[in-house]
Amino acid sequence: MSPPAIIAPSILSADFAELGRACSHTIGQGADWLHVDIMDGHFVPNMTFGAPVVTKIRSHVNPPTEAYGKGTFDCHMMIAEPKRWVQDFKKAGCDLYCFHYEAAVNSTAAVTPSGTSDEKTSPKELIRYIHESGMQAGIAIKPSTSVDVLWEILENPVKEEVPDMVLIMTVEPGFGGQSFMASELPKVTALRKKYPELHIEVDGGLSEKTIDQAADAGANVIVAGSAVFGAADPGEVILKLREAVNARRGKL
Ligand SMILES: O=C(CO)[C@H](O)[C@H](O)COP(=O)(O)O
Ligand SMILES: [Fe+2]
Repeated sequence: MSPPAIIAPSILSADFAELGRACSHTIGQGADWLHVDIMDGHFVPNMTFGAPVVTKIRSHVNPPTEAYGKGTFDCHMMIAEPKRWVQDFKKAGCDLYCFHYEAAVNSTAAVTPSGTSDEKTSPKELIRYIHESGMQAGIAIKPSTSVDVLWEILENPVKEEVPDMVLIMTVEPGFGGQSFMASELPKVTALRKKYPELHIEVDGGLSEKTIDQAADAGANVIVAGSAVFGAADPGEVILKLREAVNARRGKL
């Protein structure tokens, strides 16, 4: 049976001037995790915030008491240099560090303002490094990336180098409020067929209108930004998303 539903509101759609309170409020309304979108203006054409802000919001939300527990900070790293920020985000209170496959394989060792550079790292080395730093590791793919790049990574017999979660983007990364791309769901179906117990996250355009398709495909970690933060009753939306996923467990 696939793992139970995990609802992870994307705080990209929260009021940034009230971020700490918005985060604790959302957890109080029934969210399991918080999905924290980190954008650097290079990997994606938009910027959000970095580790100092994550440190601040962590002080408003109790850390999880177990792996994947309530209050998990699921940091979606839409950044060109994923290895460089691992230690900073661990210190800031990130629990699950989810990097993009495309960034890891294309990391260009760019010179940074501090003069350091990101080493070119294979996805499996980066996963090991994230685990050694004490976080869960996730790997994300954009719509233009084939799911086939993931098989070798998931089939690795070395446990420390295998991701705890795969994130299938159902929009082009960079902005909230975009339309759901159902064309990405065959990736989820293929992953669920081979890995019944894997955490499979979908991100982008999820709402009460699109959740049934994502749940049928086998996604269990549901990111929803505008659908939750734009709702009159966010708690009700969280509940409906969770029920839709859990109703399909065991039928997949
Ligand atoms: O990673 C993201 C964008 O790159 C966001 O997590 C995602 O778009 C969530 O927002 P919404 O639910 O409004 O689509
Ligand atoms: Fe995201």
